Amino acid sequence: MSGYADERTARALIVRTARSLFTRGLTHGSTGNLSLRLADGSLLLTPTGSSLGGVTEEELSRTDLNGRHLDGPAPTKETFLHAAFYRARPDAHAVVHLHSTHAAAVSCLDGLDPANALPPLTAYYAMRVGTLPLLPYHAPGDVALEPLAERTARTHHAVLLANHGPVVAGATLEKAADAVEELEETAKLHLLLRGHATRPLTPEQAAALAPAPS
Ligand SMILES: O=C(O)[C@@H](O)C(=O)COP(=O)(O)O
Ligand SMILES: [Zn+2]
Repeated sequence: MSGYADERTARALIVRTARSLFTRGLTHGSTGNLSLRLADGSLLLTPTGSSLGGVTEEELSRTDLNGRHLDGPAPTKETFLHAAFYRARPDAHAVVHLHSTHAAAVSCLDGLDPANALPPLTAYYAMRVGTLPLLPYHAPGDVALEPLAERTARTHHAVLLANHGPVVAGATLEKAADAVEELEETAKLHLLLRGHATRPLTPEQAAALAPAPS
């Protein structure tokens, strides 16, 4: 697949996925943003300031691969991050950013390993997410994060923004949403298990399940 060929279907998919994530409490208020890569190489993104629970097909924004606004309302302030993932990962056709509660909580913990913010507690997490680099705190929309985000996205499809939340790319929007939900559930497990002796998968067990490049 070289991108979503039918723009109407792509718009409907963004709206359906955004509503599903919002109504199930995976992001709140006007937090979070979603995008798809269209077959012509342009990006379709949720607009800035919108609620994922209420955004409509007509309200989506379009930019080029460098985040330059093409049409529709002003795109999410994280357009530069979405675009960085698409440039770094030619096989990625969707990007999801959420403020899911447990992943956001983990992103605020002191002493996280910047190379991997969450242990591989379960096989499903190892399959869907793998390793999770922590990108250092920047204010939302701060394009100073762009070069590091693009470099990191070349080798990882999921990152955690410090004191913020996850950003996950996938070959399809369904895959990106599935992975970010798994990340959220594993963050919840991680917090539930704090103070308990825990045995994550071994590095060998996790490596055997690592996601294929997307
Ligand atoms: O945390 C933020 O402010 C943004 O990362 C966000 O989640 C929502 O911003 P917009 O997509 O620009 O509404
Ligand atoms: Zn955010």
